[in-house]
This record gives sequence, structure tokens and C-alpha cells, in this order.
Amino acid sequence: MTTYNLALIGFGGVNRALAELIRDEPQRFSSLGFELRVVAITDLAFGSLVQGDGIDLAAVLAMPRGSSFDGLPGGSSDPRNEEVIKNSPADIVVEATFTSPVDGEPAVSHVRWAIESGKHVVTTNKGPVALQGTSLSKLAAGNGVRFEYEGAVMSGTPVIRLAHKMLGGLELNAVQGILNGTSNYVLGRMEAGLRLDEAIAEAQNLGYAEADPTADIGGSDVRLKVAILANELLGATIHPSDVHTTGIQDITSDDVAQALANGLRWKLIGEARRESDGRIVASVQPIALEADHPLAGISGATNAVSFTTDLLGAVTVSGPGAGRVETAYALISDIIAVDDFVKGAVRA
Ligand SMILES: NC(=O)C1=CN([C@@H]2O[C@H](COP(=O)(O)OP(=O)(O)OC[C@H]3O[C@@H](n4cnc5c(N)ncnc54)[C@H](O)[C@@H]3O)[C@@H](O)[C@H]2O)C=CC1
Ligand SMILES: N[C@@H](CC=O)C(=O)O
Repeated sequence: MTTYNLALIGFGGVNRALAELIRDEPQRFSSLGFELRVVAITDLAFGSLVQGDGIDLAAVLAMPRGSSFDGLPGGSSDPRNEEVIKNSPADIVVEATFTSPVDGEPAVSHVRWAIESGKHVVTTNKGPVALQGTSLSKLAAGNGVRFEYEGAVMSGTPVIRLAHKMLGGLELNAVQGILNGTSNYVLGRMEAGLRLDEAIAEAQNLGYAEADPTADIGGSDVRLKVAILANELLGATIHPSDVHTTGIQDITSDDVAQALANGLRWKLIGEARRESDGRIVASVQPIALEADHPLAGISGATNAVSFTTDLLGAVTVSGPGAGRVETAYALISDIIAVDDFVKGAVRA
């Protein structure tokens, strides 16, 4: 059985959920032909911990926020990301720190350090993918390692890999969808009578929101995801700043109630479309959809994306768009892709 040593960079909701699955469900991985061992963890709150024989996950998961790895063998109160990424005995670096919609840092550097030291990277962080995805993928190919990021769009719902693998023989001309779980959840809760701030607090407790939820509400999270989809699947070379973006921050409870009374539902819609002259035009904006629109019934933290294709017309994928465990699954699917690469296998 192959064992992959993991370094978890960021020990918040998503990476903790992955650690819990590794602790509680080893059979899930052994049935895939590998086992996972966490040999390093870094986090702004806890510091860093490196134990080559494997960290006792039950013990570190039981540590309250506010405590430190300092005092544990291999522990320190500083995150020491660079040293850990470059020098720990990890095969795969699991990057799940905060997303920066501005420059993708420090996650871009985390990914680069890992690749340059011969380690595979799996990440749910949208920043490096949207802002430096092409260069990091090239760097990974040149270093003989994988850079995988299924969770960057629609959490664990396998939209990027599915489109690459299953829609490969089609011409894709547009993607349109609900791509942020928090804002969709918030709009639904406002329909139920909650204020915007109350609904955001619920989304934070449920693990859907970004560390700074203005990214969800103001649309910058969807902007990154639209740029990723446009570049990955429509062959565009756009920067997130090319995506004209309006969030839901100005939608009031009255707007929501008024829309409902008229049979409409406000949704934050991200879209990228190929124009007849070949240009890719991309946007994020709230739209009050007619109740019979296919995206109007997508509720809660569920997301959906529709691909406009030449031979099949619209192909729509729907599933969780946020959530700690749901996003940890994206990391598992990325690790399976790394395993396929390492073993030279093609899974059915
Ligand atoms: N929660 C979700 O539903 C989804 C999250 N994502 C992305 O996954 C990533 C992680 O998300 P969550 O775990 O929910 O966030 P979180 O906010 O719960 O955890 C992030 C952790 O990273 C740590 N951190 C931040 N900067 C760091 C640094 N420079 N060095 C070391 N540690 C650092 C923080 O202390 C925190 O514990 C984010 O980039 C997010 O955008 C993607 C899809 C869905
Ligand atoms: N905050 C994001 C998490 C996933 O990317 C969302 O709510 O969709």
C-alpha cells in the first residue's frame, strides 16, 4: 500500500475536516489503494508542527484555538511555512490558507515553494489558481509534479475535472452559474425574513463564508471562480479584474420580498461567454430570475453551473458549493488524481 505524507498549510475548517476524515475513516483511503499520513501542519493560530513518523491527529484536533504547537516535539509557535514546505518529509502539500483575491499571496508562494522542492500540491485556495494558474501549472509540469485544485470552484462538486474529462470532445462557448454558496445561502435566508448581517453570521457558523465575507457578498469570490472557469474551460487568458463584478451588498430585504411577491428570486450569477469575434466576456451580477429559470430553484449553499456546448446544448452540474467536509472531499479527489499520476494509472 502506498503511503502519502501530507503537509497541511492552514489548519482551519477545510484542512481540519480532511484531518478528521484521515483519523476516522482510513478505510476510505485504503480502498483507493493508499494511506494518508500527516507529517506537518502550519497555521497562523497554532504555529508549525513537523513529525516525520506521523502527527497524532486526535491530539492536535483536540487542541483549542488559541493554543500553540510550541512545546510539542517538532513544534513551534511560528507558522514557518517556507521551511516546512521546503524541508518537511511531505509528498503532497495541502494548501488551505485564506484566499487573497488581490494577488493570491501568500498562497502563490506556498504553491511555488512546494513545486520547486518536488512536492505535489492540492489546494482549495482560489487565489493561486485564478491569478497564477497557468504559470504554476507549467512550473508543476516542469518539475514532474501535480498542481490540482478541484475545490477552487464549487467546493467538492467535481466541475473542473468533469468538464475536462467528460466534455472534452465538445466546443464550450459559455459557462453560467451560481458559484458562491454563502451569497446564495444568504439570499435564501433573507427571503425567509433574516437581515443581511444575521444571514452572513449563519453562513460563517456553517463554514461557508470566506475569512472576510465581503468577498462572498461583494462578488470577488465569484469573480475568481469565473476567471478560473473561463481560462480552464473556454481557453481564455483573462485576469479576474477583467470580470465586470457587482455583488449582492446593495440588495435589501425589501428588494428580496418584492421580488418574491412578483414570482422572482435574486441570485448572484457568474458568467463567461465567447462572443462571435472570439473575445471572452465575463461578468458577475445579481439577477432577479423568473421562478421557472433553471437556476432559480438552486437553494442554500448549493451551486450550479451550466455549460453551453455545440453538440449537447446546455449541460448543467449542481452540487455543494461550500462547506468544510464538502471542500475536504475536493482535496481527496485531488489526491486521487496525484495517485493516478504517481502510479501512471487511469481510473475508470
Ligand atoms: N470553506 C469552504 O466552503 C471553502 C473554502 N475554500 C477555500 O479554502 C481555503 C480554506 O478555507 P477554510 O478552511 O474554510 O478557511 P478558514 O478561514 O477556516 O481556515 C484558514 C486557515 O488558514 C490559516 N492561515 C491563514 N493564513 C495563513 C498563513 N499565511 N500561514 C498559515 N496559516 C494560515 C488560518 O489561521 C486559518 O486557520 C480558503 O482559501 C477558502 O477560500 C474553497 C472552497 C470552499
Ligand atoms: N466562501 C465560498 C467558499 C467556496 O469557495 C462560498 O461561499 O462559495
